[in-house]
Amino acid sequence: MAGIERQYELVVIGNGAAGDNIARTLGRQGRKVALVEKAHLGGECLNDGCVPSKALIEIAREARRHPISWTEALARVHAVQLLVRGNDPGGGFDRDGVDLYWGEARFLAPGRVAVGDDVLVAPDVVVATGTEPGLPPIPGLAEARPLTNRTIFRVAQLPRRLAVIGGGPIGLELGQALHRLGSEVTLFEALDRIAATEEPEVSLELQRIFEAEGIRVVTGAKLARAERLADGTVALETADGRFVVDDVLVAAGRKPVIPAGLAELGLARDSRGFIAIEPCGRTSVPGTWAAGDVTGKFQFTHYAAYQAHHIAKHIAEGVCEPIPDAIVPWAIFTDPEIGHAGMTEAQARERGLAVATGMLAARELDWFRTTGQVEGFAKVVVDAETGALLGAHFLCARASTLAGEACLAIQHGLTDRQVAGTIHPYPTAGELFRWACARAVSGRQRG
Ligand SMILES: Cc1cc2nc3c(=O)[nH]c(=O)nc-3n(C[C@H](O)[C@H](O)[C@H](O)COP(=O)(O)OP(=O)(O)OC[C@H]3O[C@@H](n4cnc5c(N)ncnc54)[C@H](O)[C@@H]3O)c2cc1C
Ligand SMILES: NC(=O)c1ccc[n+]([C@@H]2O[C@H](COP(=O)([O-])OP(=O)(O)OC[C@H]3O[C@@H](n4cnc5c(N)ncnc54)[C@H](O)[C@@H]3O)[C@@H](O)[C@H]2O)c1
Repeated sequence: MAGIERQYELVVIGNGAAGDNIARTLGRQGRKVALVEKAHLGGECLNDGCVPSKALIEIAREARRHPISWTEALARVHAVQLLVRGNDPGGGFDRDGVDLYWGEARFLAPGRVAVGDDVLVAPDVVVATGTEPGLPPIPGLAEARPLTNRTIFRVAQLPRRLAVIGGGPIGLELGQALHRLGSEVTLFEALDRIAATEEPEVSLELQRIFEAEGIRVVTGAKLARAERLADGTVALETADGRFVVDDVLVAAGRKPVIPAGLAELGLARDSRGFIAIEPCGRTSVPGTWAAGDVTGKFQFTHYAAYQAHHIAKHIAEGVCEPIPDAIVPWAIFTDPEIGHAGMTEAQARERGLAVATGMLAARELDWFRTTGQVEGFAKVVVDAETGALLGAHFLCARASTLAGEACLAIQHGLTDRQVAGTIHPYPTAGELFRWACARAVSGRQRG
């Protein structure tokens, strides 16, 4: 059907961290901008990701001191989402000069996007459509209707016995939180360690902590088959035997969401199916950019926003410059947390660098002792000759905040000696970074 044609300077598809940033930036500059969203404002992070998961983690921490029912936990999670969402159902887009269209965008041609009966026409279109949970190819798994991050915050009952497939950020964060709220959790990770993006010491210590808490961790897991049985339970066949659980939560990676019609326009994709972009953010389709998780780079809200900030600038100025390289830190909000900035020791060695490290246990410092959060450690990775910081890795309370400080130091070329010589307030978690750097300095002096 021929739709009503509407002319814009920019059309943005998707209102996650990436699309929101680009649409508002250009709208506030007075450009004529349309934003299309098919499901909800705020994307995965606000609706099914960061916000509900971090709220649940806090509630689960509290549940260790006094029991909290699943119903109460969910009500509190949803209240937090409301608070973060704010009370403007239109997301304040009119104030930012952005026309919001509800519906699923599909491409008719480069620069022509249909949504319902409308056809939006613009010289620049940004695809910021994010990802959805991927299902690993385990026979019977899809038919067993497993839970994902899209459904777990809505189930009426907490599964008594829960299998979590995947020992990455989602499986670790939700697995521990759901265990603390009362599920008997078995976590299956296909690789030989959980948190495989981290230092091996972090993976091993976190597994020890999980197991001490009562979470069963199966690494090197080979899930051969899943079946939802007549009584509603799920049977999982593995190399280690058969597990029967009440439900399964899949947290085994994401797959990109590509708008209809775009593949037919010759969209280039990478080997995993994510949209391939030039260093400036442009796709292979004329006038079409892509930003955020759908580009398959770092799948974090803060990275989506960083990428979006630069792409908005490129569109505004009509340029195609590389998005500057930056250290991308991250945190995994287990208890204790994981904080990650820069290279791991193995990555630094793979680059042929001469590497020294400094390690310090949290229990050696007063802030961790006085707050009773003595588990974990910091490990810094430095250039053996110059002491330049290459990476910093934390498994401890406040690791998420420590990763930010470490990122600042690495990005701006500081050395272990400079960090060690910087006064930090006493007693704080921040001292862990300082004194781990001091350990690296003395290690290098000893040779
Ligand atoms: C459980 C979980 C916990 C997480 N925790 C963290 C965390 O603590 N910290 C962190 O940094 N990151 C976290 N993340 C990752 C974070 O959510 C993503 O990196 C972020 O949401 C990416 O933003 P985006 O804009 O690229 O895409 P998304 O947030 O996925 O937004 C894409 C939007 O596009 C819309 N859309 C898709 N197709 C169309 C179409 N054809 N037409 C119209 N609209 C469309 C979707 O409805 C969606 O609203 C978490 C993710 C999950 C799943
Ligand atoms: N704190 C945070 O910032 C945060 C929290 C949650 C999610 N996220 C983002 O969301 C993305 C997706 O998270 P995720 O945890 O789903 O994915 P992931 O890809 O990071 O981890 C998935 C894990 O599942 C394992 N796996 C895959 N197939 C398996 C199988 N058949 N059996 C057992 N294990 C299997 C993989 O080996 C991997 O360790 C992350 O990469 C991250 O960027 C971030």
